[in-house]
Amino acid sequence: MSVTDEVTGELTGEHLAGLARIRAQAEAGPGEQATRAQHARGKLTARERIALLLDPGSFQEVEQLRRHRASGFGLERKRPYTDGVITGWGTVDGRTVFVYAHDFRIFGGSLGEAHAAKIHKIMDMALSAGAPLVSLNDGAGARIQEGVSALAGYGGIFRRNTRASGVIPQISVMLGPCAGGAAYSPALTDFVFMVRETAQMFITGPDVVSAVTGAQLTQNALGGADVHATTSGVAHFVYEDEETCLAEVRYLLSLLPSNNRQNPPVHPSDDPANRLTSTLYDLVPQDGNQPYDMHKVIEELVDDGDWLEVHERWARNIVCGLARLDGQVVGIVANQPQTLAGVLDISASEKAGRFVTMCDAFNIPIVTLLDVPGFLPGADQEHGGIIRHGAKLLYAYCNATVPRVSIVLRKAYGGAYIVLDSQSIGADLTFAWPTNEIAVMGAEGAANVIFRREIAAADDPEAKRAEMVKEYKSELMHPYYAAERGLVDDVIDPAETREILIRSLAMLRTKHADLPSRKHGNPPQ
Ligand SMILES: CCC(=O)SCCNC(=O)CCNC(=O)[C@H](O)C(C)(C)COP(=O)(O)OP(=O)(O)OC[C@H]1O[C@@H](n2cnc3c(N)ncnc32)[C@H](O)[C@@H]1OP(=O)(O)O
Repeated sequence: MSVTDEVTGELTGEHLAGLARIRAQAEAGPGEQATRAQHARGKLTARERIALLLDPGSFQEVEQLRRHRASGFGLERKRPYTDGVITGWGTVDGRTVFVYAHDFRIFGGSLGEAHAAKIHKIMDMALSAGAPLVSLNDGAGARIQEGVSALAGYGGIFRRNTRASGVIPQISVMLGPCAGGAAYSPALTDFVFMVRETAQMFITGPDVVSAVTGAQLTQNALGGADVHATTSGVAHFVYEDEETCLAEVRYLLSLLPSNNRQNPPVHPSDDPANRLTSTLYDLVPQDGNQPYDMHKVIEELVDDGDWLEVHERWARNIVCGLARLDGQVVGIVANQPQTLAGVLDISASEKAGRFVTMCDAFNIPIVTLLDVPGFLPGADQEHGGIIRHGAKLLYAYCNATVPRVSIVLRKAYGGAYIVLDSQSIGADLTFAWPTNEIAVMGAEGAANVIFRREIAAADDPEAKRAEMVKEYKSELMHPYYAAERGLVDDVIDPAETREILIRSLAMLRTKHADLPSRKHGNPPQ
């Protein structure tokens, strides 16, 4: 019996039975054997993934019965329902979320014309409803048999990703080998999650790489989760298995607004707003050269010590994450003194710049914790474009209109001080701990430059150098120099840091700031 036979005539039990048969066929997909093969690869099916992502029973599928109309290469004899992508919406913690999930069992999850049209529709629905879009990616890129139609399909996705950027959160979850367009679209979204071992992203797969360059690489060596989490910076989050990964996607969604016209959800906490953070006295050593773990400082400051670190394993000299202060979501940017002394370099600038832009787009106030010796010197950095990349971070902060509060914990030198949300680039409130040093450079370096002649002419150059360093420190390297000039708003007791942050952000909640009218800026790329 054909589909048409099932649905013509007056509604009878036969019709409903026919519909149920078609639904069952569409939901089963290509069958048990294909499902077993998917599981044998260590992967869940698209429907199993959607069930883990969304609140139970909330998924409403769209275009389940769509099939391709392509021909050639035997396609006309293989026209499965869904065309290899499951699309629809549901809820996460009761809030609407749109989703599409590749079904790798059908044409390797590759994208043809019908498959693309389904994704276009769901993206348009998400944008018009003002709700986040989550893609569960497990697809081989453009469907080779559909040629340019498949390529055009990807063009439509990229255009929609870009149009939706900064309007609704877009989250890409990589759960299988994702090639070509299946890797490009995620790069245009706000966050990329990957599962170790089973997920890969590459523009061209190992076979093409081998044919063109001769290099023999496994899929994971070319574009596995570890590569993208540590080296390329493409992946923001990596998890061991799909269950944990999808649970963390739900956590991220709980920290984001549904769209750029809303604020992130508030989750009141029992952690007192005026809790003293006295452990910071011991966590942060007085000696500016002593390393410590900035993660511990963040955990001490935020509600219940809970936060979600973004790009945890890439550019570890800077830490970015989302947390709550008195129930309100904040984005935190902080130097990490235990990695490269917390210096700013190319990767750190790119990482923090993108994070600041994301926070600004989604109405997330930014807290910056500074302990920075400066920019990393060296030919590698200069030739790699540190000027251009550092400018991305500067541009992101200068452009951000959300509430911005910065605190200098220990030291902040030179251009890195300016870039990391100094008052002069628009921080709303800036504070400093009593022990800190804000200056053009460290005292030793400064003395060597400005007292070079005196040191060289002295009978005991080392003693003279020590004397000059001491003089420079006592004249300039204390927070009161900046406070007297109004360049920090106050010098604060570290134990009061949480309370002051919460008071400041509460005051800034009604902040309104506009940028000059323009089509868009021309940010450094
Ligand atoms: C926007 C421009 C673009 O997207 S260009 C990118 C075009 N895509 C590619 O070059 C990727 C080609 N495919 C691959 O490299 C591999 O299939 C990858 C994705 C690495 C997966 O490998 P593996 O896990 O071993 O699976 P497999 O090769 O057995 O494939 C499973 C079934 O899917 C099919 N498949 C794969 N790729 C495509 C494709 N692009 N178009 C159409 N079908 C594709 C395979 O033929 C295979 O099918 P079957 O199960 O044997 O019927």
